[in-house]
Amino acid sequence: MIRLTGVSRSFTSRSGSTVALQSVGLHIAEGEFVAVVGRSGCGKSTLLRLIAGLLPVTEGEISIGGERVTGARRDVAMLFQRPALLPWRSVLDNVLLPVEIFGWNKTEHRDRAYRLLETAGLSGFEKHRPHELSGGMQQRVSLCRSLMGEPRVLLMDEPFSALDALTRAELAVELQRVHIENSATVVFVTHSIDEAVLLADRVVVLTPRPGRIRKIVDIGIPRPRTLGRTAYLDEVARCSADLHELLMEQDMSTSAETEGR
Ligand SMILES: Nc1ncnc2c1ncn2[C@@H]1O[C@H](COP(=O)(O)OP(=O)(O)OP(=O)(O)O)[C@@H](O)[C@H]1O
Repeated sequence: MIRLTGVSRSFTSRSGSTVALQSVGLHIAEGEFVAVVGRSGCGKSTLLRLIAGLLPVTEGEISIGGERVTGARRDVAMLFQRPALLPWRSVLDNVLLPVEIFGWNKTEHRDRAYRLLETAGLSGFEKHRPHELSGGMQQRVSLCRSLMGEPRVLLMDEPFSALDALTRAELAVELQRVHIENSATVVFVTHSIDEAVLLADRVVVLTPRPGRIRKIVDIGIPRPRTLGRTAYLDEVARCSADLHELLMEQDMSTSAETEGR
């Protein structure tokens, strides 16, 4: 579904050149949920922006469904850390925004918008303005908007990081349901190892500067998964511990390198 072959991306500015990602090769199957973790600045957001076609690769190639990515696509939706809703529009009109932008059939999509808002637990809030909603509710509106076009690929850049722990856990459970119902392929960037273990089929661990794939960890825990007490508490703890160790190892080698300079 999504294939990255030898992908590198550098940034050049007056202060010099930064290799954000180097020789990244990755294949993500249709319907798969992949989380990307790594230290701050290791290239996670860059990776998502490259897949979204918002940024060109410096080297290598990215394809989605066999087609080379050369720019933004209608079947790929991206969700950012902040909800980015238009404050003067109602919740419903925010969700319907892509319908206007892309000139889709309004009647058909209006029903879909109502259904999505209902699934997200937002029935009764359709006429509200964004500021009348909590941060978690706003992010759910944003999720509904990104699902309007029934994307085949959903790219999420730390979408829950501005929220409190309980709302985060609640939205993560909801996202699993949306993922199963829509069978979209999801790439999810997070700083939270627990969130990655809760949501992902596989977790990609990136090394810092330059960002390379350190390891890909399979999470074989049956779904739906929840945080807290579950029948798979041991597996969840083991996967989280493995990932923690991998990230700590990275830190140790990075500081050793720095000290050696
Ligand atoms: N537009 C840009 N211009 C110059 N350098 C950039 C640009 N975007 C990213 N970088 C650099 O590329 C590297 C990777 O950045 P990126 O934002 O992808 O990291 P990240 O893993 O998402 O970080 P964080 O976890 O802190 O959000 C960093 O060193 C950053 O300084």
